[in-house]
Amino acid sequence: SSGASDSELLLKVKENLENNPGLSSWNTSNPPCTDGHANWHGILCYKGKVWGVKLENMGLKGIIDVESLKGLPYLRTLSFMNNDLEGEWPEIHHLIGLKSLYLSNNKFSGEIPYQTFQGLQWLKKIHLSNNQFTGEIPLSVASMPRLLELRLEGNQFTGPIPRFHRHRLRSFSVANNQLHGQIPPSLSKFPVSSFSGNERLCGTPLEACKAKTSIAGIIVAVVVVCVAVIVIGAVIFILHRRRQRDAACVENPPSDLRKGRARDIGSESRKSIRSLSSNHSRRGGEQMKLSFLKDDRERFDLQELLRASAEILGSGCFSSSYKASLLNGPTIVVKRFKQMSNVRKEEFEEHMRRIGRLSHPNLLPPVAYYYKKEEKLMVTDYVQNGSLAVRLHGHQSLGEPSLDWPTRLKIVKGIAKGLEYLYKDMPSLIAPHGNLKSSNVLLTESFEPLLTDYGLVPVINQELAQDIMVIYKSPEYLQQGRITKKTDVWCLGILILEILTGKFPANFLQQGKGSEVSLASWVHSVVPEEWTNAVFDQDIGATQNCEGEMGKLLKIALCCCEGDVDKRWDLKEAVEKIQDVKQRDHDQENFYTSYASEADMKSSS
Ligand SMILES: Nc1ncnc2c1ncn2[C@@H]1O[C@H](COP(=O)(O)OP(=O)(O)OP(=O)(O)O)[C@@H](O)[C@H]1O
Repeated sequence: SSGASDSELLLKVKENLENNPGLSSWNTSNPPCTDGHANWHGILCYKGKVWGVKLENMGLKGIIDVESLKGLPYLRTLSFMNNDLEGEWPEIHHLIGLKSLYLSNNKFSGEIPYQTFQGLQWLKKIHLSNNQFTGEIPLSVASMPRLLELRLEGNQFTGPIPRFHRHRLRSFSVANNQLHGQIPPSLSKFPVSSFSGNERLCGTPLEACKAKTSIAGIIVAVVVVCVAVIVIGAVIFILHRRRQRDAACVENPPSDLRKGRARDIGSESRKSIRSLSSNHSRRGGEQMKLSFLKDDRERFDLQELLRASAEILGSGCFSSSYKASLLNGPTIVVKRFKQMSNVRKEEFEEHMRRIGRLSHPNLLPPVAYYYKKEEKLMVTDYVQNGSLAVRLHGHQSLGEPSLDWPTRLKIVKGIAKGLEYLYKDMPSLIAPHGNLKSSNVLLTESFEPLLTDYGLVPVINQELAQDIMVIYKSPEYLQQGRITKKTDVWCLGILILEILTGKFPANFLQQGKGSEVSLASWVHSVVPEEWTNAVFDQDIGATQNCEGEMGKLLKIALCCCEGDVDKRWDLKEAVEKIQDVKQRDHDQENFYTSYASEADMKSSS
């Protein structure tokens, strides 16, 4: 069944290759693979699946159609060695399962984007020799956990050789390029021939680097030190200012988690509710009407709400939430927004109506709202199992069992569906959610997730929004001061990492010394072999060989957290990938273990 679509994809690949008479066997009369046997030239099959495309020495021209290759889920090895392919670096980073890549002896040119290898955790062999690549050696190649072979000789690479930390390279060459600087000590065990032909490269195994101490050098050094001192001073000043500003509203684990869930009305909440009521009881009854958003709801007024027994659920930077049980009525939650003093009545109402019209099994819609210049409230139904944040981080103090893997996966899938719906129904918003985090995901009795606090970016006070909402913690905002349609995808990625690791993302932002420090960069720093022991939340409990699927979801999350927005998946792609993750499927389980190693054995033989 997958044969049909594999053929279609490969025929597209063929279409993009010129001078391809050698590919006459690529046609629709046979599928590319029948069991372990290949019907098409240059296709490597395993159990009926295409795991390799090996088109060498064929005089091929044209381009590699990565977009189509991306559709082959079992593709592990790609070779186009010894052809006449030209043009820019193919967008290999889409082929996340790739284990070996052979493009040597072609005419590829231009720079290789520095992050191109970042998500390619399984790559063991990269052969790019004898092309016309320019620019620096992409930095991401130096942090690939499994890399064994890297052949870059015979190009026009410039700049220094990146530092490889804890590498396992057994074959390495950068000979005959235009590299300069010192050879990193971790590579000095390779022979002279790995480095020769770069005039300005020095250090073992080549000649030692000369220390240049001319007067000009000293002057330059003094200037550099002065500039550094000024820059460091400025950075300390900015950080200090930022810390002062953040202190006003630090993102913390939800307050209900820190205190344990309040069962009774605390003094804080009593005071707040009383202030709420005194603010309003002065006014005529008519003004105290709640505006209901749906016709099918039983009405109640603010007075009734204020008389009900209430308990504070939690209080964040953005709102405080109270649970109230109406006499003979439903249990509801009143959310009191703190940072909306600038929004005008018509705007607020229009916006509430817009949000109120949305309806999806994974959204918690507002039931009613209340607008006064100095007070904005939103009423929703109370959701039985509380927030995901509490379930993930506070289950022990609540004496509740932790979430197992199937439940976590179900929650992730539900969140993705809710977000997809928001994107379809609020296309005019840049960030249709804007504040996606675990305390804004509530859980029903059957652990179906419900998103809340969505679509509020336009009505919140803009000067404070950047301290409060999750989109403004994204790399694109911190580095370039912008948010995009993909910013919610970054939030989704961080949320999935939180669900898989059990770690609270804000802790990383606070510890980090720069904008790049996040839960994602922490996960990136751990090699995949260690994921089971060091990354996945140990509270998930027995995983019954689901690590394969868990790893897959973790990689999806890392792709969502891609720092370069242009390369980050859009929401549609992220959702598709998430829905593809299977609940315990044996084929998938072995995907990266026995199957992949068998495939690799074949490729190395
Ligand atoms: N409808 C609801 N049903 C059950 N619990 C809720 C509901 N709405 C909110 N909560 C709980 O109330 C807590 C406080 O929510 P609230 O939205 O006021 O603040 P927050 O999400 O922690 O932070 P922020 O103010 O940044 O949104 C949440 O952690 C959640 O546990």
